[in-house]
Amino acid sequence: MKSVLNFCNSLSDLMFSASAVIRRQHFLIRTFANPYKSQSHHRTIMQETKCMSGNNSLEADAEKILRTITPKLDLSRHKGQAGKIAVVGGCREYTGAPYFAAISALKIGADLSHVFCTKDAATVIKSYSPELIVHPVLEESYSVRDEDRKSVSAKVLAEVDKWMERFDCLVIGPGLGRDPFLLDCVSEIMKHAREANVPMVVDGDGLFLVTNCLDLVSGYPLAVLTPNVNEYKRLIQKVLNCEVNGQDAPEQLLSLARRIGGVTILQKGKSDLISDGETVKSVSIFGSPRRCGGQGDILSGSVAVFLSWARHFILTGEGNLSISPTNATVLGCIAGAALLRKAASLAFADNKRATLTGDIINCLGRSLEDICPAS
Ligand SMILES: NC(=O)C1=CN([C@@H]2O[C@H](COP(=O)(O)OP(=O)(O)OC[C@H]3O[C@@H](n4cnc5c(N)ncnc54)[C@H](OP(=O)(O)O)[C@@H]3O)[C@@H](O)[C@H]2O)[C@@H](O)CC1
Ligand SMILES: Nc1ncnc2c1ncn2[C@@H]1O[C@H](COP(=O)(O)OP(=O)(O)OP(=O)(O)O)[C@@H](O)[C@H]1O
Ligand SMILES: [Mg+2]
Repeated sequence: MKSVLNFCNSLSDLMFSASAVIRRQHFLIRTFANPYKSQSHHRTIMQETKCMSGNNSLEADAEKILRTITPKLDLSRHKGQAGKIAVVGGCREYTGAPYFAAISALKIGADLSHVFCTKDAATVIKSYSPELIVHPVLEESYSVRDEDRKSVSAKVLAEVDKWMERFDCLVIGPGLGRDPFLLDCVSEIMKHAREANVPMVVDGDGLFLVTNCLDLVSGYPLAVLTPNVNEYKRLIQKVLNCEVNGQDAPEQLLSLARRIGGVTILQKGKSDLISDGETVKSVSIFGSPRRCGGQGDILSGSVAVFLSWARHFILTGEGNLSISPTNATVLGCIAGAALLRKAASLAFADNKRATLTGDIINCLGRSLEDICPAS
C-alpha cells in the first residue's frame, strides 16, 4: 500500500508541475467525457438514500479520505504547488471572517492565500497577519458615485482577473456584507471564475447572493455551497419552495443539489451532510459544544484547500485507489468537515468554555498531523 501511495505521490508531483491552465484543461476533458450523470439516472432519490442508509454507508470514511488526498511534503516542490487560494470577502463590518478562512487555508498547507476585500477592511486584515496577500479592491455603494459605477466595476474585475488563472480555488463570501454594488461586482467575479473553470466555495454572504441569483452556480460542478442553518433554510425555500425537512434530511439535500444542477452542498449542523446530487455522505465525528462565530469560516478555507488537493489527486488517475466517493468537491467537503471537527475537539479539550475560533485555527496543524503525519 505504501509503495502504491509513493508511486501515486510521484505522479502527483508531475501533475503539480503542470501549469494551472493545463490542469484545468485536463479537468474539462474529463468533465465532457463523463458529463453530469444525473440526466440518465434511473433510481429515485428515495431508493438511493434508503439504499445508502440501509447499508449504513452514509457516514464517510473521512480519515482515510483525508490521508489519501493530502499530498506528501518533499523538497522537490516549489511554492504554489500545494495550493493557491483566494478569499473574496471582508468589508467595513466584518474583517474576522475572511481572515479566518484565509489563514486556515495556510495552516492546513496551502502555499499562498489571498484576500480580495474593501479598502476599509484591507489594512485591518493585513495587520492580523503578514502571511496573507491582501488586495483592497472591492468598493461599497457609499464610496462610489452613480456615474462612476460602471468604470469602478470594470476596474474591480480587472484587478481580480489579473490573478484569476493562478488560483486553485476561490472562497466567495466570508464577511462580504450585503452592499448591492459590491455584490454586483462579486457576481461578475464569479462569472469570470466559472469561465476560467476555477472551483468556488460559496459561504456566508456569498450564499445570500447565490440564493437570489442561482444562475451564478447552477450546473457548475466545481461549485460548493456551505450553508449554515439559516442559509440552508433560505436555499430550500427558494429552490424547493418548501420548508426544511429534518426527518428526511439526506433526501432533501440530494434533491436540492440536483435542482441546482449538481453543485456540491455541505449542510452544516450537528452532523455535516454533503451531497452533489448523486450521493449523500455525512461527517459526524465529535467536534465541540462551543458555537463561537467563525467556525464556518475556518471550514470554507479548509474545504478550498482539500478540494484543490482532491482535484489533483483525481486528475492524476490516482482515484483508482479505494476511496469513495470520487467527486473532488465531495471529497474536499468531507476532509474539511472532518479536520475542523477534530481541531475543534482538541481546542475545546484545552480551553473549555473559553474556546475561540483562533484556538481552533491553532489546532488545525495538530489535527492534520494526527491523521496524516508530515513525515
Ligand atoms: N468575526 C467575524 O467577522 C465573523 C463574521 N461573520 C460574517 O457575518 C456575516 C453574516 O453571517 P451570519 O452567520 O451571522 O448570518 P446568518 O447565518 O444569517 O445568522 C444570523 C443570525 O441567525 C441566527 N442563527 C445562527 N445560527 C442559528 C441556528 N443554528 N439556529 C437558529 N438561529 C441561528 C442568529 O440569530 P439570533 O440567535 O441572534 O437571533 C444569528 O446571529 C457573514 O458575512 C459571515 O461571514 C461570521 O462568519 C462570524 C464571524
Ligand atoms: N450543533 C452542532 N454540533 C456540532 N458541530 C456543529 C454544530 N453546529 C455546527 N457545527 C459545526 O461547526 C462548523 C460551523 O458551523 P456553523 O453552523 O457554526 O457555521 P456558520 O454559522 O456559518 O459559522 P460562522 O460563524 O463562521 O459564520 C461546522 O463544521 C459544523 O459541523
Ligand atoms: Mg457562516
